[in-house]
Amino acid sequence: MALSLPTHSSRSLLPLPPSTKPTFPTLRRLNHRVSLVTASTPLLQVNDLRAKIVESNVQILHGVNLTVNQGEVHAIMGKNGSGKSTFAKVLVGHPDYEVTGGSVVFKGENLLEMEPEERSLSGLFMSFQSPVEIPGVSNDEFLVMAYNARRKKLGLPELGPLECFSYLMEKLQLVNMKPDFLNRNVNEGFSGGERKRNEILQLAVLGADLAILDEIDSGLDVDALRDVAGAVNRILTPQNSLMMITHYRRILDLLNPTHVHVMDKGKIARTGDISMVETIEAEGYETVSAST
Ligand SMILES: Nc1ncnc2c1ncn2[C@@H]1O[C@H](COP(=O)(O)OP(=O)(O)OP(=O)(O)O)[C@@H](O)[C@H]1O
Repeated sequence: MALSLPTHSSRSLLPLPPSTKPTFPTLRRLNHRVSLVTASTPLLQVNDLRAKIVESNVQILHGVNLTVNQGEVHAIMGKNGSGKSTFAKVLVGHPDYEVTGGSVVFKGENLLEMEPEERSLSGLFMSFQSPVEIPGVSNDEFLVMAYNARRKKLGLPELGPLECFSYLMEKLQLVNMKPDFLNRNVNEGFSGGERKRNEILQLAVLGADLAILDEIDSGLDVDALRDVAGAVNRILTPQNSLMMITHYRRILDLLNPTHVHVMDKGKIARTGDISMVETIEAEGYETVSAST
């Protein structure tokens, strides 16, 4: 296999000793050392978040409240057009939206004051509903650049080509992907399912304190869904958290959410546990949203 890993001004090309091997939990521990979050403070605290579409001035989020603690798995469900993806995109700083009110604190810091890149480097990851192609940039180049940027933010030396190779191979195995994915341009020519799997590879490589997965289950066949859910479960630790947007129960059964929220008209209308999904499936969203 020919990996086209970029060259780096890395301080060392030798493999790191086992104690400093760049695993996801190592990143997390260091990340926590530089953040203000403690086990008793929420990882993410959203209060009365309001946002509009920049181009049209149409208000989409009408006061979202949500608290995510370390180790929790939150599912966000809701009717089409209720604002789920907008909420996720506002959290990562998508330029299509402008925050018009409320606050978001992530790891003890004001998330809304951070540039999108800073949000990502500080441990917020989002997989988009329709992952984009990046023509001319190979997957391995992209992953290595992004991973080294995160290491730099954490005060760690960049990884050289050999270290990157073994790190990426380890993560490929974790998500059950073939190595030739690395040499292809990011998402170019990927099937819908391959794109989703590639998003999980990015998550595995970069790590995150909070991963937001927007309909990661859509378009996956049953085996791919099980694979992707298995990979997400292997990535999750008691310290990191997941927020997933979905319409379907099958991924919830595989990822066991601690909280299920129903979004309606740009607000969280109801919060419960997995048992609420049965009501939603039997009676639709009207009953659940109306009984708040
Ligand atoms: N960039 C945008 N330009 C125009 N309209 C937008 C934009 N972003 C969101 N909207 C509109 O805001 C509303 C909420 O959209 P959003 O994608 O957040 O809904 P959703 O709950 O994720 O829906 P679905 O379940 O169908 O994915 C929709 O009416 C959508 O058309």
